Amino acid sequence: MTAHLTPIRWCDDDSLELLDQRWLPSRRETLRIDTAEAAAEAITAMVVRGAPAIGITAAYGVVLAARQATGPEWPARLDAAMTRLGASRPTAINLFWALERMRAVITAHRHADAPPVERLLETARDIQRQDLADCLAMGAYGAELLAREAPKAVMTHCNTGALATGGHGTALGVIRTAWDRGLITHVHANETRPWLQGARLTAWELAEERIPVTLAVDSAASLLLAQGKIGWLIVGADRVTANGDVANKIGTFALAVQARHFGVKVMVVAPTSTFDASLASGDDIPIETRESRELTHQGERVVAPDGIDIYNPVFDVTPAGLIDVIVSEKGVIESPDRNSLAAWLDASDPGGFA
Ligand SMILES: CSC[C@H]1O[C@H](OP(=O)(O)O)[C@H](O)[C@@H]1O
Repeated sequence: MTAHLTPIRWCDDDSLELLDQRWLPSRRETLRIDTAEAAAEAITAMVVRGAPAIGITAAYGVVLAARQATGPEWPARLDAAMTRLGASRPTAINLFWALERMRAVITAHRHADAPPVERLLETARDIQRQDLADCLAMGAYGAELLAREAPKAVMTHCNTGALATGGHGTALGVIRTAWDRGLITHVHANETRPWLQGARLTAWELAEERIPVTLAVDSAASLLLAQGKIGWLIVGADRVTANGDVANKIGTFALAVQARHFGVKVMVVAPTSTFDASLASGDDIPIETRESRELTHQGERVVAPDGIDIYNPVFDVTPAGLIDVIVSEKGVIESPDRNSLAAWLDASDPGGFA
């Protein structure tokens, strides 16, 4: 059962163990780290990835820094660690949301002789536990939408499962819950080039649980959507802006255009820790580009000419008008381009909508 698998485990020796997702599905290897620097490097290298999982890892990274910060300079050392963690990847707002949660604890204890290590650890654990609870709640909300129609196949993109969260998953969490309730018949997973989160991670999570899944190349998605057998495109998010625009894995925008063209509904599933009220629209979301080698090589095999110009953005932005519903742990918002997301969130939500 991978639903409650989590790629992140705080160990009794005060180190952090990460399931190294670079080697799945062929090898299940873990990486044990004990510094904030190593946590930042693991996020950048995609040892751990997925918006919520990135936030959880960064939170524990602050705890690792706190355990080693001594003397009156400890606040400055933790500030430096949070700056380093915040520079690990730019698009998923969950990273910055989690760091703000940790910063609030540090600020409250700033005049103490030593960092509040136990409070920081409890906050990181709470972020991890709460994400699992959020994913289970979103699974139920999303499944209720699917229950309104006869069971059909669904399509998903990238990996939004237990490997990307505190467990169960966001979009894949809706798919898991819907499958358990007999509300979907099949899952179509796009391989999601170039990092292959769909092929290597989503197909693996679903196959492990014997949820019927068919893997296809990304460019087969339009043919599948045209065939009328898919009821919903269900995806995650890395950042949702005030007007409902959504940053997600590269290819999501094209899939949403195709889905709208073929009458397939689009569901975005994201906890409110993925919402960024500070940005008016998706135009302002920083889009990560990654190294050329992700396109020019498949392992050690060279698949493109040496020295060729490479464009490798790993996210794109889907306008709110192409999204039928956004599902968060606080409920479902229909037609996000016309209905303000602000109504969902109370002012107590740091980084959320005030
Ligand atoms: C619930 S994961 C959200 C999001 O994160 C993934 O990106 P990456 O694998 O590069 O971290 C993908 O965009 C998922 O939809």
